[in-house]
Amino acid sequence: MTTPVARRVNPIKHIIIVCSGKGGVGKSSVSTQLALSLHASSPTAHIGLLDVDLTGPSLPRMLGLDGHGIHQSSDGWVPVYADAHGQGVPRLACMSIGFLLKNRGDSVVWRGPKKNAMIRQFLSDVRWGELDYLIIDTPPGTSDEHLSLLEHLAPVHSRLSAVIVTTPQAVALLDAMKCLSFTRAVNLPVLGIIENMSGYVCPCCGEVSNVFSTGGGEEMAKREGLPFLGRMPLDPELVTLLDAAEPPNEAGGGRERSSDKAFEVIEKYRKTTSAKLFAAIAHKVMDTIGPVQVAQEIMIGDTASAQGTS
Ligand SMILES: Nc1ncnc2c1ncn2[C@@H]1O[C@H](COP(=O)(O)OP(=O)(O)OP(=O)(O)O)[C@@H](O)[C@H]1O
Ligand code: SF4
Repeated sequence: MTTPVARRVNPIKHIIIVCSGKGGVGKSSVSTQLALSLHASSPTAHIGLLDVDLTGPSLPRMLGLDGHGIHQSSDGWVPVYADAHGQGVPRLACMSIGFLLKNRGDSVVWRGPKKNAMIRQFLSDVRWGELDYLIIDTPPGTSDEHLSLLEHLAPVHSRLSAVIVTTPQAVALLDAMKCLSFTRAVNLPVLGIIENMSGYVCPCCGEVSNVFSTGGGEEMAKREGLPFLGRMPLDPELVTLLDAAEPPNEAGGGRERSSDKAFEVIEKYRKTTSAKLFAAIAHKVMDTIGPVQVAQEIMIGDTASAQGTS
């Protein structure tokens, strides 16, 4: 029998779960950049971006989609399109709990079962259509959200894989190892490691300098026999672009639709140093993803050992 989740995700070619062991290492910005880079480098690709960081959704802000709400059609939730105001068919769809909150500053304090129900609803009710890539941004660590995703997706989708984001520092690498051990415990294939905040882009000349330690993510990839997808420096231009949203509406007023802002993010991102560097990562992902298959059955039943890694 085809389940509601299977019906929605079967037309999706590849699902990439972006995770990290530690918070604040740039998982959401990597998810956003992966979506923007695939959108730019593959002009016919349809891309979806799903935010399951339920307690700290940041994709609407990063994509310039703050203020948008969800439209309920007779066939389910219509995602918000970041390129809706461009020419041609929109191909960059986003869904986040942020679109369901009354005000951006509202918080979500839920226990596991409610989070699980929300994730199931995202997977079964969102009208993604035929996507080439669905990129899923997750909370840090290995939490209820990760287990829910795998519980719903693994039985019905065979082209499911993960990307691990870390910074070069030892403490982040230690947590990235825990994240890797989670993926191994549940047999989730890992496409590779991205080392974020590695070096610094000079705001004057765009030169990348290694002012802090670098290379930790690459060493980890080598040691663990995983592809190293690349390193992304700290880029002030990227922060200005992705963190440029207005502060939450404290007055509790209505949700203002932010017109062409998302399209502006897409256009401006293409000109950044980060975009040029991330294009190589996106190509590696596209090259690697072809042969990725789930070698063994993903083991959700073994949640005790999986959770024990977090
Ligand atoms: N390469 C980078 N250059 C400059 N700023 C960056 C870079 N990567 C991330 N940032 C900034 O660092 C902050 C944290 O990044 P982000 O929200 O992507 O991290 P996260 O790992 O998803 O965080 P959380 O643990 O809260 O989910 C954001 O303000 C983001 O814009
Ligand atoms: S990278 Fe170049 S422009 Fe930037 S601070 Fe150094 S010397 Fe100056």
